[in-house]
Amino acid sequence: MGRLTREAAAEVSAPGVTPARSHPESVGHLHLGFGAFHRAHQGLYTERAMALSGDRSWGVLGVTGRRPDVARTMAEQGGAYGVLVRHPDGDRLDLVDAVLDVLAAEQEDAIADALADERTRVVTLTITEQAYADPATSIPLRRLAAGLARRHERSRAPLSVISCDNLSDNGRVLRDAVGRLLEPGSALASWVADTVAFPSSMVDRIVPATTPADVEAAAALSGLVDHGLVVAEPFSQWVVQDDLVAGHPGWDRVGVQLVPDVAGWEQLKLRVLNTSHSLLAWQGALAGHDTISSAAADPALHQQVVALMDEVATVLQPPPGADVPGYRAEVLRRFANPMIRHTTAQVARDGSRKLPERVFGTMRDQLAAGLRPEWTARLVGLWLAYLARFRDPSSDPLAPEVLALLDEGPDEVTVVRRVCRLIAPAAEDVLQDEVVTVMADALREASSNARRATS
Ligand SMILES: NC(=O)c1ccc[n+]([C@@H]2O[C@H](COP(=O)([O-])OP(=O)(O)OC[C@H]3O[C@@H](n4cnc5c(N)ncnc54)[C@H](O)[C@@H]3O)[C@@H](O)[C@H]2O)c1
Ligand SMILES: O=P(O)(O)OC[C@@H](O)[C@@H](O)[C@H](O)[C@H](O)CO
Repeated sequence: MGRLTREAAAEVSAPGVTPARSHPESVGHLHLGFGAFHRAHQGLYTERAMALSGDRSWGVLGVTGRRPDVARTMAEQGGAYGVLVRHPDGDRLDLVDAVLDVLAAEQEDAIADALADERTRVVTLTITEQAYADPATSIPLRRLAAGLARRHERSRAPLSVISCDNLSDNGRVLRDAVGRLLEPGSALASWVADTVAFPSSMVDRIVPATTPADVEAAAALSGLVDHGLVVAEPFSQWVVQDDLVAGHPGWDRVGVQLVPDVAGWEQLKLRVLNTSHSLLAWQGALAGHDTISSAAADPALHQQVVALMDEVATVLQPPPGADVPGYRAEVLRRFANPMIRHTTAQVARDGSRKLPERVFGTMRDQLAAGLRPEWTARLVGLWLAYLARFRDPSSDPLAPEVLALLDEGPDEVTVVRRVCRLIAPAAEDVLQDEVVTVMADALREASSNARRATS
């Protein structure tokens, strides 16, 4: 069987396969963090927008951070790849030729040149939440700042830089992080403040890691082997703050929502979908479920997710006109899609970065409304029970420190308080005695359930 190439991606004619149709001529869209999610989401929107408009000046230049092998694989395929869309009733394959090249992070000079090129008009990022925590040590953010400096020297052309990571207010977070890498008061810092836009964006599509079985399933449809393949659920949503100062590929014509304010969309998604996903991942793994769909089919876990969603909904500020009950029902259907093998271990990662962002805000709002956090507080205990059970140092950037606190004891209440101060130093107001007690009870209960399940 042959390998997927640019030419083959455009020519394939097979049931269930959409051939590549964008055929770009030059780069207009640069992406930092060329992982699976970008390819299944922003990459596909740009492919469709170029195919629809016929404007071939929006080709994608990817930059991969920790995976130079991805750059090599993409080069072997001329940038072409497929998105295997797993519907409950069968697979479809969308082929993409929007990507003109993929650089590895070491190619600093080429990355800065591409960011300085005035034909590059939008930059998107999927660099994971933790890459924003300390800009001074974040390679993608340093590459971005170096590229902006070169653009300032060369053309000073406007640019939109869009975070597509699951962070609330991600545009402001990114702008502030980049600002910390520039000399305060310098001409460069003023130019960035005045000319570079950092729109916030809410992204949503479940994209699990690709497996060899997925590559075989895609090959069965197209007749071609694709080592750049990514897998996705049918659902996809991208809501972008309408502040794209240097144009865009026509994303609004292919389903991207350009809105004045993304905050309500971000809150709806992070608080309803991502917290429920974390609950299914931590509880699911503790109960022996390998995948989210298997955890979602467990009646006890289903009930817990519904209870968490009920609680979150009491203090939610959704976007105007949002159908929250419909959204919740759809999220539950998406989690249950048996064709998506999203492992609980993948979704369980990085709890110390997710909880402060996604859960402490809800608890604060609950307390302000006179409501007692129950499942939101329990999530903290579940994460700790997960860490204590699997003891995987790679599952969280703070795993070593948190595991040391768990080992030190002397009791769950003390541990929970110390861990919360470590992961969310500004959340002391949330750590009221009754809330900490709920967290500690959940840790104790989940740990003893896990011990029983494995003995
Ligand atoms: N996978 C999903 O379902 C999904 C859905 C919505 C949003 N997202 C967002 O996209 C992000 C990436 O998800 P993914 O599935 O593509 O993961 P991935 O592991 O496939 O890709 C992550 C990319 O970021 C780069 N990167 C991360 N940290 C870096 C660092 N410190 N330095 C340099 N490069 C770094 C990696 O090299 C890689 O290219 C998530 O963290 C999340 O914020 C993912
Ligand atoms: O990507 P993370 O690590 O922030 O969270 C894991 C999943 O919950 C997440 O990737 C969802 O699949 C995604 O946010 C759905 O749009």
